[in-house]
Amino acid sequence: MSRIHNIAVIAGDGIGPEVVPAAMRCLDTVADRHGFVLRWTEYPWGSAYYHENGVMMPADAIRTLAEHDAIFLGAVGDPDIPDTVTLWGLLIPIRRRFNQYVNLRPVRTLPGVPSPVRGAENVDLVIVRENVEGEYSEVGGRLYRDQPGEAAIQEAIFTRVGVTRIAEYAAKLARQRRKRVTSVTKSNGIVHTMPFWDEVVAETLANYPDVELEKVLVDAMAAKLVLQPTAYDVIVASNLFGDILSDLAGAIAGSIGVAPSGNLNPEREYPSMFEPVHGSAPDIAGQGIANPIGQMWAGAMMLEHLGEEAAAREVVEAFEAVLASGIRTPDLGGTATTAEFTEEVDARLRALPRPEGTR
Ligand SMILES: NC(=O)C1=CN([C@@H]2O[C@H](COP(=O)(O)OP(=O)(O)OC[C@H]3O[C@@H](n4cnc5c(N)ncnc54)[C@H](O)[C@@H]3O)[C@@H](O)[C@H]2O)C=CC1
Ligand SMILES: CC(=O)C(=O)O
Ligand SMILES: [K+]
Ligand SMILES: [Mn+2]
Repeated sequence: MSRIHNIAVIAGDGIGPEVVPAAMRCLDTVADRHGFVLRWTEYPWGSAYYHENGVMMPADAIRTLAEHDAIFLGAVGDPDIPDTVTLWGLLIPIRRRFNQYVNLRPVRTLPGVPSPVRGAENVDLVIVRENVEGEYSEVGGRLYRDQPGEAAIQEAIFTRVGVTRIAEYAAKLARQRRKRVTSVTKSNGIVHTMPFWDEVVAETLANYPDVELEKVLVDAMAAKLVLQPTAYDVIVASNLFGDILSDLAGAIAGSIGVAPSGNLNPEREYPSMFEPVHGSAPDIAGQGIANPIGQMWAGAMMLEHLGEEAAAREVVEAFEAVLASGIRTPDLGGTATTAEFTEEVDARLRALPRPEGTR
């Protein structure tokens, strides 16, 4: 009997339905090679579903998703629907209901991909973004709507539990890497929450004396990441700062189209969700030119999470080999379409010798 992993697929909007099937194809190839089955169940949720049903996903969606071992997401976001509806109707509720409090976002220089930044040849860092609280909060509101005195209030919520567990995750990850954690803060301007973040991070890291902790203000961090991206190992940041810095770091590696992410529930009480860092990219949707690497790499992270490390490694090595051969999508300066790039990756995977112990 083969091992079976039950995966919920939400391709979503824009380029999601272009890059998700591309990644699924390569993941199926490695699954077959390694003698396991990815049992995909595709859910047609997102903006098209919203246009028909007035909701991004049905009321029992969370219960449905809970039955799966993992969730494979493309992106949500539609120029005709407010982002508050699309993101808060699908992406953010999934992250929160499944307590996916870690958003893990590795960034590495890829073979043959020039960085737009000089001296960025050996970038290898991971952003550990807090994913369920912080600045992305429902607490707040609008006053005096459409009146001259109109006002908006938005609260940021930081809890001791929330900051402690993200700092712990970062420290443990750093132990497996270069033993450095950079905590991104803004405690000079944000007077309550960020000093609290600093305190709790420092207290937590005190339990990891072998891990070096550095604290950097987010404005300086934006500049340092551009000037010296190779200096960083594990970067831990709040929801907002981690979101911004991960697009920046992705671009330093060549394109945000290559950046993957895992929305992790480390306790495995609920399914984790894997998606590229990028959004639905409406400016290029429908052209067949989206870079599928972010989605493929997110798929490799999902395989790793499911215990299929050897298969995960093969996916990453395959797209790296294709990049090294000079084939790239337009965001990386190439001319390959999504389909052409995917075909090359899949062909490489098919050409690999059978792993030992499989037929
Ligand atoms: N997790 C998610 O589902 C996310 C959803 N969004 C949503 O996506 C929509 C578009 O957001 P934007 O701010 O434009 O960000 P975006 O990430 O969709 O696109 C930013 C730029 O990067 C390019 N790009 C992104 N992915 C690419 C790929 N795979 N290959 C080549 N080029 C790529 C786009 O063409 C665009 O020029 C919005 O509705 C936003 O709210 C944004 C980020 C994450
Ligand atoms: C929503 C968004 O931009 C992100 O999760 O990265
Ligand atoms: K995404
Ligand atoms: Mn983002």
